[in-house]
Amino acid sequence: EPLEDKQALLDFLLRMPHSRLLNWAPNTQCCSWIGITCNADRTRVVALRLPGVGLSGSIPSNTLGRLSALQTLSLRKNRISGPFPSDFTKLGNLTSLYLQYNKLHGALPLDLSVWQNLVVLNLSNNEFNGTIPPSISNVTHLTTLDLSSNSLLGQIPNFNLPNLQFLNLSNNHLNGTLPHSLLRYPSSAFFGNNISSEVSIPPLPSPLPPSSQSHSSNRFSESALLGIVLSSCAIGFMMIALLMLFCCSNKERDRNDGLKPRKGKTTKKKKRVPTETQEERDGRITFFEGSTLAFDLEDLLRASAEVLGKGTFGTTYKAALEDSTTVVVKRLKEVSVGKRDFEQLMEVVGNLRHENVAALRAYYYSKEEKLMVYDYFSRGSLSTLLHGKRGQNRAPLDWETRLKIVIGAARGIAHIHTQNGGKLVHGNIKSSNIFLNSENYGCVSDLGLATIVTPLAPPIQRIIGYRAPEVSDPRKATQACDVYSFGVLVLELLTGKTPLGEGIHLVRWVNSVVREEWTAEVFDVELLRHPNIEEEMVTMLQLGMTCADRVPDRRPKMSDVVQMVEDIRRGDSRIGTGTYPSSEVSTPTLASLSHLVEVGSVSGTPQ
Ligand SMILES: Nc1ncnc2c1ncn2[C@@H]1O[C@H](COP(=O)(O)OP(=O)(O)OP(=O)(O)O)[C@@H](O)[C@H]1O
Repeated sequence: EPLEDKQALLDFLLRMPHSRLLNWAPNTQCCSWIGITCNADRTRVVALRLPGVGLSGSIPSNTLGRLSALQTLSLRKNRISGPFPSDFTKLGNLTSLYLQYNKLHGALPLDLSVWQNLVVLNLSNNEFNGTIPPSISNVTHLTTLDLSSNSLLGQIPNFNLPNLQFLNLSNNHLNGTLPHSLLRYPSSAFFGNNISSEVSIPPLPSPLPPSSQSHSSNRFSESALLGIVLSSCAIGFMMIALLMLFCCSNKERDRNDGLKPRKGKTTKKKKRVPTETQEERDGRITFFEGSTLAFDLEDLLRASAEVLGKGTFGTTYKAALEDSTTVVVKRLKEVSVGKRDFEQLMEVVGNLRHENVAALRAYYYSKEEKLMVYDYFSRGSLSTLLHGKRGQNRAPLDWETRLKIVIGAARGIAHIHTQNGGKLVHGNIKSSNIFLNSENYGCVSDLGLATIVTPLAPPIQRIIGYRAPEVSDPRKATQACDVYSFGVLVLELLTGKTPLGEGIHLVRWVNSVVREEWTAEVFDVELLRHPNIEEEMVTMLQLGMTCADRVPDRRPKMSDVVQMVEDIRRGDSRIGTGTYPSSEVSTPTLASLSHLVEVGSVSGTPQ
């Protein structure tokens, strides 16, 4: 690992107060620290991104300036104060510098040409004063320059940056006339300054050949009249255009402020309050320990997103962040509890760490938005793996894989049931909420939401599929309900049938097939290809049916279920020997299952 860079980072953090807990421990690899990206051979740190982590005070000298290979530096939305860190001018490889929304003041560095590779420079929403250094014209690769909402003074230098696509100098104290080279940018880029609107209009071409102009006369010649009419039209058009741009810029500002409640419409520059406001606190994402992600709401909102699906509680997106990490963002609707209860649940869920439970990395709560952020599982959910298009794109799930999924899911749910004083309920166990962890064991996601979110009017199948028959209000689901849903999941894995469709009630269907002694017909044809797994499959079927018992008290506890599935794995099929009321069989066979239904230990009656 890059030891010198690591030391520079540690020196920086040691002297820089911050509010978010960062995992920068000296005895760990710095390339896996929050906000750090190394190059491919892990010899240098190339990106440092710590937006919105509550950094305060000035950047200590001789720290970040030592990261000479740094290409991206993003410290936006902190409370960094002091003058522009002169060390940053040593970072000659920088391509992107984001320092917006801090409290930096004083002059901008005089010689900006040190950043020959800089593509993005965003210093907006600070307290910089002084003039815009003319050396900006040497930063020829710039595509984005945002110096808006500072206190910059003087005339805008006449810079002509060929690649510059986005320019924002609005809300400063700039004055003078707009240089010619900048006429191509919209007027919103200069709004809120004292820049003369007298843009120099290029001279109109003479409507007549020069010879006729020499004719002096007391009255207006035809050509002079034509000239006056054309010039008036041009000025008229220009004024209308300026007016429209002015309106657009206001609209744009309204849109940009959209997520923050506006406190009255004003065209005056908003002065930043020195202490942290409620608005700033509201705008912050809460990260949980162990998360190596570093982003803020702005990042999330501008990340390119793809809808993964609309679920019971809202819409789920896959979002690609600036640093090329991919996260999953769940946008909740209709949260039926207040901020405090919501945060309390997030704390329980976010601090739960188990290899079979998908980690909640971060959440965001405001009046308008409630977001939850998870890692992205690129292989998709169990639902996709099992029911995705059967054909060339879908590899059949063999018995080994299915067994590991059941074991993982059982362990995950059992662990959830030990949390919050043994009271935590998942509330929404189903195959679209089960993923595969790095070891290919099942990993449970989406826990706890059922208890705080009012479901979006769900299609009827969603209700009947996994939900225990005793549940009428999902917010009152119990751990026994999770056991029932787990049972349905097991039956789904064995049959390859989705409990949500095909016009069948999976539990009833399995019971009826078993009762009719057609048990072999129950199993997914993909499984029947594998030799010597019949006994394990039958034991598993028995387990699924026991968990999906109509009577809650007859369902086993999740900790017992773990024991049973692990026994199946070990080839030790002892279902029925536990303390829960189940079957009397010790070596299950297909025929023995029908006996099970007949003696009534598993409900074969409609539920
Ligand atoms: N972390 C993730 N990684 C990859 N895909 C995900 C992730 N979380 C959810 N998905 C997928 O996104 C889709 C929508 O998920 P969402 O949880 O919103 O709805 P659902 O699982 O269909 O229903 P419910 O809201 O009842 O859980 C589902 O196909 C789900 O499998």
